[in-house]
Amino acid sequence: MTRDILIGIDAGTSVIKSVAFDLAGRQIAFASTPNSYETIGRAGVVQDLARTWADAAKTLLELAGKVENLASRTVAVSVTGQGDGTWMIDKNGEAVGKGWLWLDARAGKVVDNLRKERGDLGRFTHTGSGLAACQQGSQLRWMMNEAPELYAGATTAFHCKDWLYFKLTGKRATDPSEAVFTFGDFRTRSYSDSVIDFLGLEKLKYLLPEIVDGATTHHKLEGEAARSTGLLEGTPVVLGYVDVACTALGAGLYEPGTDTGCSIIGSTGMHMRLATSPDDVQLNRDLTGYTMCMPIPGIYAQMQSNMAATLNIDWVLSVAGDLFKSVGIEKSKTELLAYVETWLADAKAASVIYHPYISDAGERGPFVDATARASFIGLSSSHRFGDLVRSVFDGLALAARDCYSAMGPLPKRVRITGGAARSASLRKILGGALGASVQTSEREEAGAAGAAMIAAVSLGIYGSMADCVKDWVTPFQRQPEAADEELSLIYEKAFPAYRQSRLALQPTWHMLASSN
Ligand SMILES: Nc1ncnc2c1ncn2[C@@H]1O[C@H](COP(=O)(O)OP(=O)(O)OP(=O)(O)O)[C@@H](O)[C@H]1O
Ligand SMILES: OC[C@@H](O)[C@@H](O)CO
Repeated sequence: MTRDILIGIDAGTSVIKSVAFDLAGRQIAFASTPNSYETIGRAGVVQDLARTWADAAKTLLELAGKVENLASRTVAVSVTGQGDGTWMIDKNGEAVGKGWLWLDARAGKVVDNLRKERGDLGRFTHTGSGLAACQQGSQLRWMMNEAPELYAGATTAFHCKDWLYFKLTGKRATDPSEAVFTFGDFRTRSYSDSVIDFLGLEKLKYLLPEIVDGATTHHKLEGEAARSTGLLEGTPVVLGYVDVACTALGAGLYEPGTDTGCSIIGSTGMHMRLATSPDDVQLNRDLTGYTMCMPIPGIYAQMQSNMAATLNIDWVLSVAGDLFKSVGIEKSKTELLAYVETWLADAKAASVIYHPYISDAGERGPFVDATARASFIGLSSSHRFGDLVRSVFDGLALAARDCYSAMGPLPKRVRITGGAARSASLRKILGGALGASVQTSEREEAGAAGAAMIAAVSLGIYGSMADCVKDWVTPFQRQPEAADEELSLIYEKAFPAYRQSRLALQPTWHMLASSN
């Protein structure tokens, strides 16, 4: 049997999926299952480890039902997943408690305090990444201060994809992107003792697994995992990089020599620029954002993330949904989404300013403030619901501009993915707010594709990532949509008001947080 398939697993926050590709990058089949997680009190967000593995295995089994002879045709499986968070296991490989997600906000205060310390600048110089409550370093520090019993018995702390890699191969490892932006130095691509010391985690260093670079190394699928997934024992398994790095690859961030940004407008907003050497990484004065090693020598993705992106759209839709419900009309989210274009039709651009900080975890980019909250500014009696919806879309686009502005000049072209990239209105508004052309891809599963691309290079199917991109990315790009000049002028004028008001509101958020 010819081996002619690569499988990418993407264990996301909303969906867990397995995708089969042929060796030239065409998607052959797809299997998915919704993800679920639980909240604890106001700030905790956790997920069951065993269930996550069972769900991932189930999608692989389902994939086998869709592709003839999948097991014997599979060259390799590569795994990526939601980033940040803390997923711990004991010496027998059993889960210790539940996995903390990137949405968990319990470490907010710890982060506030660490960010005030002088040493944070040194930490930032190494990691290139701002501290936020999402991250494993902040979360472990919180546990150390507040509830050390949570890691009693733990021998390894993983991120989501590392846990799945462990279940597939038995190997305890993490990848260069997450290891380095949390605990390391982006120049050396390894752990940094001074970063770990600054976080106060010297005593927990034993929890950090070996860094394994999937771009050059793989391990073999174990017998038990083979039985639960239907794949063949010994199949090469590749540890992908964190989901956003894989999505960046699959969506087309890696095109050196062009002025191309990449934005994911999914649950979270991620805005990225390519850095083609360590010296090309632009560290900002607010000590925020991420610097992520890419699976290409010397290459980095710089990112600024606004915590909540489509979650703001969902919120404004839920306001409408609740109103309908109160008069006895049930509307699903999909049904409500279908009204969006109608609501937007009569609304004017930037007539109300909306700050999209709807998450209970506040904001993480381009500024970090766990108390940040959303607001509408400039309402008058003539504004209607459509204006609120429009301002939410405007707010997402201005937040993207805020993020890109913290990483140098705005890019000329932005490649976008994520749920909201499906909206023609959102694309137009975003292009206007960035003064950039917007390009989408026919590829629906950029994250799983990016993971599979790492495997394609790791297993020598391509000599370099640049060659892989020529087959896996370029042919799938749609025509760029040029920025609307009139809109660009409107947003150019509105952006200073957006920024100035979010700066002015900061003391108000703090007051609200302390009185609640
Ligand atoms: N046509 C649309 N217009 C506006 N918003 C949309 C549209 N389609 C999807 N969205 C937004 O995208 C959200 C999620 O879509 P989807 O589940 O495809 O997201 P995703 O980006 O894959 O998610 P995640 O980032 O959580 O992995 C929806 O809840 C909605 O807010
Ligand atoms: O904090 C990391 C997170 O935003 C992504 O990896 C979502 O999946």
